[in-house]
Amino acid sequence: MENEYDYDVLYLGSGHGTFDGAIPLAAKGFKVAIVESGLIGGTCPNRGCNAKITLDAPVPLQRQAEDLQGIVTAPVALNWSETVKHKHDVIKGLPDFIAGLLKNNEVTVLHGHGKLLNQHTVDVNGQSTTAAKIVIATGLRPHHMDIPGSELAHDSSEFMDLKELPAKIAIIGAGYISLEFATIANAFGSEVTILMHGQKALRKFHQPFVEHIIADLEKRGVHFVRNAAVSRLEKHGMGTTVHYAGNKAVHVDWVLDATGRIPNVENIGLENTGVEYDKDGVIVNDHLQTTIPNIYASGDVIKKSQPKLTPTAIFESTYLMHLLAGETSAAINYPAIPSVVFTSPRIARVGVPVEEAEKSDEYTVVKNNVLDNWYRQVTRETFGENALVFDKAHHLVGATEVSEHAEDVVNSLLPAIELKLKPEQIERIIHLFPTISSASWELL
Ligand SMILES: Cc1cc2nc3c(=O)[nH]c(=O)nc-3n(C[C@H](O)[C@H](O)[C@H](O)COP(=O)(O)OP(=O)(O)OC[C@H]3O[C@@H](n4cnc5c(N)ncnc54)[C@H](O)[C@@H]3O)c2cc1C
Ligand SMILES: NC(=O)c1ccc[n+]([C@@H]2O[C@H](COP(=O)([O-])OP(=O)(O)OC[C@H]3O[C@@H](n4cnc5c(N)ncnc54)[C@H](O)[C@@H]3O)[C@@H](O)[C@H]2O)c1
Repeated sequence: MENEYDYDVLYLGSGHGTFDGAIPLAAKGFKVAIVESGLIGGTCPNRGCNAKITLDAPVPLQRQAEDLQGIVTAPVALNWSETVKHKHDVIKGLPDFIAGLLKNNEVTVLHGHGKLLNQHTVDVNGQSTTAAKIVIATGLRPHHMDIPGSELAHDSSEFMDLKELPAKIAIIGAGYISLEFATIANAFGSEVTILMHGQKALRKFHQPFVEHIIADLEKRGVHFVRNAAVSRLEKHGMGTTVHYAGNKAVHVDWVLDATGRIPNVENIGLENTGVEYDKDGVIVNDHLQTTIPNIYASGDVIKKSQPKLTPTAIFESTYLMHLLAGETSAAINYPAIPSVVFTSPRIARVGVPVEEAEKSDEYTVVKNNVLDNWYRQVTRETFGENALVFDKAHHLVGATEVSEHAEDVVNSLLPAIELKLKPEQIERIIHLFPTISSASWELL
């Protein structure tokens, strides 16, 4: 690459949108720098996926013990403060671990807030650094509601660091974070009220399955309020009053604002370069190139239709590694990207949505009650449905499931979708038995 600059490639941000690609790029001999204003590794390891799944881990155990009541003595008691400590123990080493990988591959890490001064220069703590190519990978931050008293609400990071679980929690919004954290808080004994913007939760998921999750959480004591336009928050003793739907109100100890996440596009100097962006993120072409040719974007900060998830960010940073190393000039070609909501039961999906398939002559939708499979009786699963979408040639093109094993089922079906396996190829795949994978492939 050009050598008139300090670095060949400089990344703004150190999350999965960066390090999965930056490390192999540096290993190929490119001079790489990363600017990071917070913890190395970004959201996923420190305050996202890894942190969340550790807090969630005891919940499916509790559910399984319920299902196996009599064989196992239920209820299984969950201890919040021990779980938060355990979460801290298992994630605290991740920034140093990732920093070690960066160091071993001679990636320079510049700690501080990075701001573009022009298309090749970034300011970090008053020092200018130049690079031939720049990758914007600054991620998302929590959206804060613009209503009186909104400063009384908290975000997902604060939830995951709570030393004690509040007795009553209100959650505003009904997306991923709302339903996952409601599941956790409810299992650990909190009384949870979810204030929904409209009628629907998890809009991108198959609604009958979402309604099952809602009904199950309601049975467990979670209150769902639909069309609850939240108008203001007010201090009330040690807690907070949430005013909604005109003259209604709920008094709680703690409020979680789970109304979405917005891209970090402000105050990073995009206006000094002409890189175009809007409220959904940085605008890129099919090579992840911004409107300025030597500046690229990766991960959640991109405006895109693909789900803003870690596997997407990893795929993009890996693609950019090949592109910037000159190993490809092809456009990015996203595979089928799965997504899962870690409620209990889980809801997972990939590929052509059921609603779209049902409206088209191109597809056949096959619905299954997964409890018909013998293996689900072993742990006495009480509920599970899936819907598989096939094209005219009987290739699997979509799948969604609600069950305790939904994420494993969807994971196991991915090769059939991505590689467009034909029935005779599917026959050649032998799975370990008895397992969820073998149970789910029986349905193809
Ligand atoms: C609570 C929660 C749970 C989640 N759970 C899952 C899950 O289970 N599965 C899943 O796939 N995804 C999950 N996600 C989403 C996942 O975390 C993101 O998709 C992923 O982290 C995106 O990576 P990224 O590199 O694009 O951004 P990030 O990881 O957010 O990294 C961006 C980095 O840029 C830094 N930065 C920003 N501006 C600057 C600047 N000007 N200068 C220097 N540094 C800067 C930030 O400090 C940050 O470290 C979850 C997210 C949250 C919030
Ligand atoms: N399991 C996972 O993979 C996982 C888990 C957590 C987060 N994430 C990622 O983080 C992102 C952010 O999650 P999230 O749950 O914050 O966002 P989201 O977009 O999933 O949900 C936001 C919710 O807030 C509601 N809302 C918006 N404005 C509102 C308002 N003014 N009043 C009331 N409700 C309002 C929306 O209708 C929606 O229900 C996700 O899209 C996903 O990319 C992924």
